[in-house]
Amino acid sequence: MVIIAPSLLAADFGRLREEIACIEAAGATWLHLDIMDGHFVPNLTFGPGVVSALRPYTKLTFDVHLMVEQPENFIQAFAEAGAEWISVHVETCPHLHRVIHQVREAGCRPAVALNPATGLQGLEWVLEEVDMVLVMTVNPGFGGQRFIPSMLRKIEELARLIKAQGKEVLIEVDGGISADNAAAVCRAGAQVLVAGTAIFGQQDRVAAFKALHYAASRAEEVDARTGYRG
Ligand SMILES: O=C(CO)[C@H](O)[C@H](O)COP(=O)(O)O
Repeated sequence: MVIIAPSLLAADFGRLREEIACIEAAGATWLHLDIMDGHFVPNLTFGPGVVSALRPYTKLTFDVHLMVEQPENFIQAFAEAGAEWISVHVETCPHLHRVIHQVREAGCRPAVALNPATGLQGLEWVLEEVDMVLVMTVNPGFGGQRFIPSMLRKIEELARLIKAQGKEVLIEVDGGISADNAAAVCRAGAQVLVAGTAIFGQQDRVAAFKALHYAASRAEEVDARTGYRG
């Protein structure tokens, strides 16, 4: 079952509660929250104060993506703010294994994120510790960028690695996801699709969410009929 996680980065920041209510009414179950520090990525967004202020107004699963240096300094604050999932970038964590455990000890489900230029090699020894791998399909920092097609092969390789290790690890993709490529990323092995511009950048958010969900689900129908999986 594919999960569409609308990315708040592309929402109207002056109407966050309404934006969230809208996508929840459309059928969303997850919300992706991009935390940027102006160092690891050249942009700033918001911190745990905003996450905690939104938490009482929705039942959506909060999927917090830390695009920050030294993420270990912020895990507890985002856990207390109401995050269910916390992703940390392998590029920011020399002690990745320890940071993953810190996320779990804070009561959240840990995920590791990879920039487009980062290979899968560093994952082998932490794969059994995480619940999800986030494959960035654009260079992180900004919404509205074009999907990098070579990431399809990375998703396929990751899906094979996870299968070979016999793990239950979700694959999430983030960046440039739209109804045009949703089926392709799902066929490659993605189960969680983050989408900002394709949902919050559209006039009719409900129709956009449903169109994306339909496009992704079509891939599953084709898989079920043909047995094809990446
Ligand atoms: O992590 C991100 C940027 O670093 C965003 O989640 C991502 O870019 C989603 O935006 P869009 O769907 O518009 O590409």
